Amino acid sequence: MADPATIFPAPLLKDELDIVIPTIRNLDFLEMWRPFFQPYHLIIVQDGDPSKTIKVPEGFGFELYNRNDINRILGPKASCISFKDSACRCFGYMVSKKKYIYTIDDDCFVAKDPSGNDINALEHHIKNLLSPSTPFFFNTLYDPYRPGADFVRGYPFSLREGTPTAVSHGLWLNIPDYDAPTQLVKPLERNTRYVDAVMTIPKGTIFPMCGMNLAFNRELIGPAMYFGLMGDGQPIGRYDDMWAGWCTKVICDHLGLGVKTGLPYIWHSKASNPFVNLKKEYKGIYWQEELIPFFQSITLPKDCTSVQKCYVELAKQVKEKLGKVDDYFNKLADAMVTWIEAWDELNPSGATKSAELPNGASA
Ligand SMILES: O=c1ccn([C@@H]2O[C@H](COP(=O)(O)OP(=O)(O)O[C@H]3O[C@@H](CO)[C@H](O)[C@H]3O)[C@@H](O)[C@H]2O)c(=O)[nH]1
Ligand SMILES: [Mn+2]
Repeated sequence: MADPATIFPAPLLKDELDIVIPTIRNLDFLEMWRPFFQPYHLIIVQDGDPSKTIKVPEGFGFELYNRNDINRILGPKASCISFKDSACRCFGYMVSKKKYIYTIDDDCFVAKDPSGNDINALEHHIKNLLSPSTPFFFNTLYDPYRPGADFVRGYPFSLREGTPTAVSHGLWLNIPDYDAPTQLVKPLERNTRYVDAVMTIPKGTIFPMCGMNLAFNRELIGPAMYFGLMGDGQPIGRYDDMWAGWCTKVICDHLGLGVKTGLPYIWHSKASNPFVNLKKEYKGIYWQEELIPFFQSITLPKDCTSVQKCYVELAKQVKEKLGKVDDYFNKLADAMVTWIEAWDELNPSGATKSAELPNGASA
């Protein structure tokens, strides 16, 4: 009689990964994900009114944090965690004790691939994270580590070992992640294009990271995944994941870590209200014309050998160079430092193994 474990191998990284969900509603969406998510531990970050009860379907192991919990755990440092914005999800990254994180929005469902099969997005993200990245030289046949693919002629053998993958950025069928102006002019546009590819975003290139369907190696890059000051009391919203993505990418480039984008897809079911979104994101739409050149010109000193050191240095440069764009960036720079202080308080250096990084740096 075959060993059941060989017929049904344990889900990949079952005890090394937390699923972080920011939410303002009951989590019925989990029913569709049950086959893929049930073996994993959930960290639910309840935004908005803490007195509201969030219903979680039976059979899921989870911990739930509302605003009262965040204030109790972080004390005055809770000021760095946004309120009334999906940016609150980064509190889940901070309290997790696992090596990997997958974060998903509660209006994202299981998509089907062109053959009509359900896509286990979590499993694909894990495979993306467990295989190397190629940030230093672009492979035109996309992911060379994927079965049935390889490095193409002319690809240097000295670079074929690749580099550790820190981030896996998934995409979305149905409602694409468009900004409000685009949503307003194209209200009926749906993404029906399934592109069967995963690629490493080259070193030196930043990208618009969406937090809807995102996985990362928390030990390699966790402290950089701060989703900023957004929502209640802030002049901007819906740039939480963008900010985290820009900071994360420049730090990954500095530390020789990889960021992948492409598969897996999820099915995004609800476009939030574009008029409401416009009010939240309009400042970001013109600020980003100055933010992008700032991130593209960032250089980090050689002695920034850990993510925390890189991040605090980044906060210093944000204050120096972006404080003149708007005073908001002075507050954001201070909040970035508070985030690192809170991270290190909840994750004393012994708690998470410092990862061996290609250039001898440590996360
Ligand atoms: O105040 C809030 C609002 C929402 N949430 C939770 O956050 C996610 C995303 O909410 P929603 O799906 O309404 O947001 P979108 O307009 O689709 O945009 C999301 O995608 C990214 C931007 O592209 C970013 O992640 C979001 O802005 C849901 O789980 C809500 O429950 C919240 O916690 N607080
Ligand atoms: Mn959504």
